[in-house]
Amino acid sequence: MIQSISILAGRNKTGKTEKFERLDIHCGEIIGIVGPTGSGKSALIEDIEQLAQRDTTTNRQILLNGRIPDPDLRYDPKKKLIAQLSQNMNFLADMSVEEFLKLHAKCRGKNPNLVDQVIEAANALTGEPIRKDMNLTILSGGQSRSLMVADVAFISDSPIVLIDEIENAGIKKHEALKLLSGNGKIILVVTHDPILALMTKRRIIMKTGGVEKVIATTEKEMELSVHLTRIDQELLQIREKVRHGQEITSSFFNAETLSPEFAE
Ligand SMILES: Nc1ncnc2c1ncn2[C@@H]1O[C@H](COP(=O)(O)OP(=O)(O)OP(=O)(O)O)[C@@H](O)[C@H]1O
Repeated sequence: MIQSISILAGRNKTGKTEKFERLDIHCGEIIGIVGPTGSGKSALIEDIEQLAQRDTTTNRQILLNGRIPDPDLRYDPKKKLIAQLSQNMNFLADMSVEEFLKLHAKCRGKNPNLVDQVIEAANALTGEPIRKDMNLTILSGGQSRSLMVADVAFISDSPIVLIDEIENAGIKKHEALKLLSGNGKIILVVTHDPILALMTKRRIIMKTGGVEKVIATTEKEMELSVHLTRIDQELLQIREKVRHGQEITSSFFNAETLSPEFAE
């Protein structure tokens, strides 16, 4: 049972020791990773993914439950505790959504009847419904991402989830994060998106390949995140309507989240 992961400081790109000693992240926590392009966000995620032991370019060390992890956890795919979701992931298998989910459930020792629940959860995250009989390869970016999120939540069931930028995927991010963070998982989310960044309790600020500081999210920032989520959901609905050739009706112009100058 994973209670915590700890990141022990390594070196930034200039070889300087990072500006923290040790960061403990506990189960049930969602933590953000922010910073400009090339600041080392993905490298930090990779260190966690590989359970780095001072053997990567950053020289960081990762502990599980305060201890050096068993080497099996690093190298045996069956024992992997960490699931990763990223923008660039796509399904390549030539099989239907149902076949894939059943097969995956079987591999993970889960009940194959979970399939309906997974598809239902995925459909709550995307505006374009996924059907069981669809081939995986025809899913859109938003459908693929939603299915991956639901799969990680119900089938992969890994205690640690690393998310590398899901913002542009056209899915309901807030709901996706809520779904994933159920059951006390540890979630690390790399993001340029203020909605996701401000939903987390703490965020790691990256600079020049190193951790610069860790900021606790304030109450005001959390309130802002809720407001931004409402705007985002309306934007998602408007985007779907425009994509499907529909007109934008007055209900959207009256929406309280939009600026007053657009209200009718
Ligand atoms: N501490 C470090 N020491 C040496 N090289 C590093 C370190 N951290 C990151 N790098 C290297 O710097 C490059 C950029 O890092 P990375 O891809 O992690 O940045 P990023 O913040 O994820 O960027 P983007 O937002 O563009 O995805 C990579 O080649 C990575 O291997």
